[in-house]
Amino acid sequence: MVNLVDNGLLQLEGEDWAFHRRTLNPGFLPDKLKKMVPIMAGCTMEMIEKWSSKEANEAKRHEIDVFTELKKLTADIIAHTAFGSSYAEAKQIFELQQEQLRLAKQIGSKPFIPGLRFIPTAFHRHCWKVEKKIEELTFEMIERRIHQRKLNQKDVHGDDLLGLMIDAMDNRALGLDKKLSMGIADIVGETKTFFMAGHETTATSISWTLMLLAAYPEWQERVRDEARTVCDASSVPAPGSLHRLKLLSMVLNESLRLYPPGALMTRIANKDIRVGKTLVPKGTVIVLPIIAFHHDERYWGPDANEFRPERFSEGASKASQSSSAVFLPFSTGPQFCIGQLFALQEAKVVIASILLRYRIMVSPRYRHSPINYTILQPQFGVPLLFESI
Ligand code: HEM
Repeated sequence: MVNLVDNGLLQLEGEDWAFHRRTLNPGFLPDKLKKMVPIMAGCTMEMIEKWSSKEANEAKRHEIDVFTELKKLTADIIAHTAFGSSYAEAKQIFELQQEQLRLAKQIGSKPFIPGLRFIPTAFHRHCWKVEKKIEELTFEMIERRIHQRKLNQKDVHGDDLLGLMIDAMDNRALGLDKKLSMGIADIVGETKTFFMAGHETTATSISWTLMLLAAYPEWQERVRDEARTVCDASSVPAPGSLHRLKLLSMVLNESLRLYPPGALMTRIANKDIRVGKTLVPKGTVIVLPIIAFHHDERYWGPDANEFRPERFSEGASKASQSSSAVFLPFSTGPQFCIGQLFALQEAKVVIASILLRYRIMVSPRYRHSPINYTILQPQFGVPLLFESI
């Protein structure tokens, strides 16, 4: 009824998955990511400038629901970085996907009646219309990019993710194996996947981290001092300096441990396996409770539920008392998150830029209520109080 991620990495398997992953991997190499830092910082500064123009009319301390703001920011960043010159079209598509997410939540809250989804009720017609519009807009975005390449007489369609995918479409045009090429449906699928996988996850994770920094002012001061030392005079993190934000990395890891956006992961047994004395037959859906691993006292000690970023002082692999395999915010194995470095880089740019300008406090209106709507989200947002420095 509402196709959120079909034909994309999150759904594909086998050869199709491997081909998509190989095609998209170059978009996430460290050199590529470095070039995205100024774009990430530019989008963040636009958001902060909007906040400060509002500020002039308000009291010294003002409240912002950072979860709402960061969802807009991370969508903006993905549109600019993954879709480059086509960002305006991508943003339009993302807005429709936001609507699809809303519709999917509505469907999820209703009882399941077999066959109902084929009946053309007003609600279902609306769902179909949104789906069709997304396909049309993606098609137009691809056509325009192909046209641009012809005008500029270049060999490739641009070095962003969209460009990489359109280049992979050419394989089909050249008559190569269908498995080694992408079609329109694949690009629609990946566009949706990157929006779904790469925007709310990061917005959620940055929101939880800001909430923790607001709740632990001594850590906030330490992270701000570090950002002051590392960032350039314009108070924006520079591409080569992010690895020096060590305290911020520790705080981010601790936040991902306490509130992993991907709290549960599923896998399907591809053959009969034995776990201890239990036989798990082929085809069984296995749910991995990442959040339970992250809070287990056997791995993290008696303070497992406390915010203690210092446990990451020697890096993520040495943080647990017993095993590095129990810290899994980005999963593990071949299907681990392709956007891991992108997400961590983005989080550092956004958080450092905010802390260099504002002192943040938890608003009395904040209600701590994490809920797992596919992603572990703050149910009532994250209202924080902002005070200019
Ligand atoms: C803090 C932010 C993020 C977290 C916690 C996160 C977490 C995850 C996890 C746990 C998975 C594995 C899911 C599974 O195996 O079932 C995953 C996969 C994926 N993530 Fe992320 N992610 C984040 C940000 C991003 C970003 C920014 C992007 C893209 C720019 C992205 C794109 C993807 C894609 C495409 C996959 C599927 C990979 C594959 O199957 O090959 N993620 N992510």
